[in-house]
Amino acid sequence: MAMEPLVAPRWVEETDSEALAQRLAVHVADRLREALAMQSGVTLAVSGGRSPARFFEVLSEQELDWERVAVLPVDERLVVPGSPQANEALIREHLLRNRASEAVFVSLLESAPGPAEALARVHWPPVVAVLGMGLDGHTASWFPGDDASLVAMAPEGRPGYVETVALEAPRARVSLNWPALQEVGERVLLVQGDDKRALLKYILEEKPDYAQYPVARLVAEPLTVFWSP
Ligand SMILES: O=C(O)[C@H](O)[C@@H](O)[C@H](O)[C@H](O)COP(=O)(O)O
Repeated sequence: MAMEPLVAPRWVEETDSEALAQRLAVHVADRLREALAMQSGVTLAVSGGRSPARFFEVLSEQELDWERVAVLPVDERLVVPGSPQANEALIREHLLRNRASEAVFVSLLESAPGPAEALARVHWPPVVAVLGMGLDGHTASWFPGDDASLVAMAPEGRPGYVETVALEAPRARVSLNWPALQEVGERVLLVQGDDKRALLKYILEEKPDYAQYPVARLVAEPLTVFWSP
């Protein structure tokens, strides 16, 4: 598979994870506020994982018109609604609190709207999408060695969610596809630790195929990386 040339990401660095969470929360709140000044409602797309919990908490305290903000999962584990394994559980616990308890959450697990209807229920495209990355190079719920993830990462296709298969349980996932993420105002990758920085450096320098390292899909396009040790 041919790779496009890589563009260098915008790199934002802090000395520790708390400072990084604060900096990203202010950045995202600013972007949402700017968009709210021009449109009646805005959408924020967020992934799961361990990294965003503190960022979510700081963001939840930011002063903005949360009633006009929709929060949409970038990806979800297909588990029963209410399961603690869901990304939704993390978002509800850490983000939909404090001031952000006024935000509208769009669940991909409940029958409505669900993945098929979700995009039509929000102001599309999202202003920002905050994504994470695993040390195997996965991002969103795009996984190396998974054919469904290849479909999700393909440049053609309608923006929407695609069911993918993770390497670890819970294996059934759903993820925004690349045509959807490409429409997002700003793609942010939140990463911590020297091992993840080394992986990003490898991807920037060696330009591996995104089938092998799905995050290469994001790195090849405008991207803001928020990193701390
Ligand atoms: O559902 C998920 O787990 C994610 O959306 C996934 O893509 C995550 O962002 C990375 O695995 C990073 O996770 P950590 O922050 O836990 O390293």
